[in-house]
Amino acid sequence: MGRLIIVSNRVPVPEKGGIAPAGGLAVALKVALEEHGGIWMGWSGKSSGEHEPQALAQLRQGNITYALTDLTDTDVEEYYHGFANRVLWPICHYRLDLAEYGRKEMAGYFRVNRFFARKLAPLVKPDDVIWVHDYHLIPLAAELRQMGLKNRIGFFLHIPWPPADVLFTMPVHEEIMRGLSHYDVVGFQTDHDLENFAGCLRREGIGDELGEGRFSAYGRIFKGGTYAIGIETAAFAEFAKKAATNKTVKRTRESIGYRSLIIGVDRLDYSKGITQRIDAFERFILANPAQHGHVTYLQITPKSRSEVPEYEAMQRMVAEQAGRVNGALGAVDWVPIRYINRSLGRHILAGLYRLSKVGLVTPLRDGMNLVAKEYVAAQDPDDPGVLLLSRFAGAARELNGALLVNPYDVEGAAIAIARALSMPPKERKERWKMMMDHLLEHDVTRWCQDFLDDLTGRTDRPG
Ligand SMILES: O=P(O)(O)OC[C@H]1O[C@H](O[C@H]2O[C@H](CO)[C@@H](O)[C@H](O)[C@H]2O)[C@H](O)[C@@H](O)[C@@H]1O
Ligand SMILES: O=c1ccn([C@@H]2O[C@H](COP(=O)(O)OP(=O)(O)O)[C@@H](O)[C@H]2O)c(=O)[nH]1
Repeated sequence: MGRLIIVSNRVPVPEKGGIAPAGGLAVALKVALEEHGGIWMGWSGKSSGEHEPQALAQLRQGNITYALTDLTDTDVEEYYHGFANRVLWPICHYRLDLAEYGRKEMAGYFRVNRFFARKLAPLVKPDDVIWVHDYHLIPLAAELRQMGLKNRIGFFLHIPWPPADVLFTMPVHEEIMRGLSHYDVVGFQTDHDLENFAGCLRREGIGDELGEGRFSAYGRIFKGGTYAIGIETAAFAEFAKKAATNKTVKRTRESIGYRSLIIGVDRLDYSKGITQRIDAFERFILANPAQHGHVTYLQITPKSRSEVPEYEAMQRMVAEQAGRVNGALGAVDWVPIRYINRSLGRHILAGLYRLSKVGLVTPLRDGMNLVAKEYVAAQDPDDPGVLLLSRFAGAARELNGALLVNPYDVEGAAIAIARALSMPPKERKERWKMMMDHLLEHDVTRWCQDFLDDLTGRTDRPG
């Protein structure tokens, strides 16, 4: 294969000194880029006001070029906050009630994709392989094809793909489906997402399944496959072991004392089920008076997409809820919920996961959920904690050793918390080992390789 070109809305630009930002995806894709040489292109995260953005800013690190573009205020509003995060995000997370359709935002989304294509096309050589990531950039391949590019182009969706009845409530679903048909490989996180996608093709006679993971639609043939994203399991387990000496982790351990720690780590997003989770924790404490003063629930929740009204409302709601529960249940020497609104470094997170007897990962819907995988990788093999995992997270298709919960069933989740806290060591170890073995084999490097093998035709993996 020629060079690899990655395109994603956000680009993990290396910090000073060439150090890649922490994060499995950044690490795995950087390794693939280094191997083949290549370009990682995307939005700089900055606005150029109302002026047309200048030429791409290019930063070269070894044989990788990071190419970044600013967007205008209008672009950011219509493409990112508007269509990507107020239409595609809620629809793909089954929240029809939260989708806000505006003609301006839809037009802005397609316009920014055309703009990305115009910026990218001059950099592409005929044998380059292009890998596009996530819902912000679905129409990119169609735009590149329109400009005459014949390269292999793959697409990976990090979030869920909904069933036809949900997708078709979106006015431009036809353009979105047509956009996907211009890729050579369309990758999803789970078999459920792929089934939903096939169902969407069938429903309106848009396309057919040809067998062996191949689909035909809109006069094109492409592969649809599942590629569950992993983490850098072995490295993460190492950070967690070493993190015992980290100052923040040590102070947390001291402040928790004899209490059992329960941890939740999520962007402040309505898809993560944070309010239902706090309800479940409250229900658990009320139903188990012996646990009063003996459990601390640490919820780390960095703010996210705060310019989008639904996210802003959520920030107020969760803060009020945590305050109410602490006020109602706490004692002078016990705060039941420690609610943190800041982002923590992954080394610290790794240490905190390891201190926690229970990892609460209860999204209402999630493409994968890497926190679930990180929690498992961080555990002490001799005394592992228990993962409580929503059946609606992509990770639930793989992590058979977790206690699966329905996050909408608050009482059921409260009972599961009690079960996790009293689980015998033998059962904890068996469950953990099953999950860890899987995560070691299916790590992020394997995910990257599997996708690129299919995209470049190096293997003929069945879908
Ligand atoms: O870029 P933001 O708008 O600040 O949002 C952060 C990222 O959120 C989403 O993450 C998803 O990808 C994870 C890795 O595959 C997956 O585990 C998780 O379930 C998804 O929600 C989004 O898809 C990314 O594009 C965003 O950058
Ligand atoms: O304070 C924080 C909270 C989260 N994360 C990281 O953010 C990612 C969240 O990924 P996930 O798939 O769970 O959810 P997403 O936010 O992508 O929807 C994980 O790697 C976390 O370790 C982090 O570095 N600091």
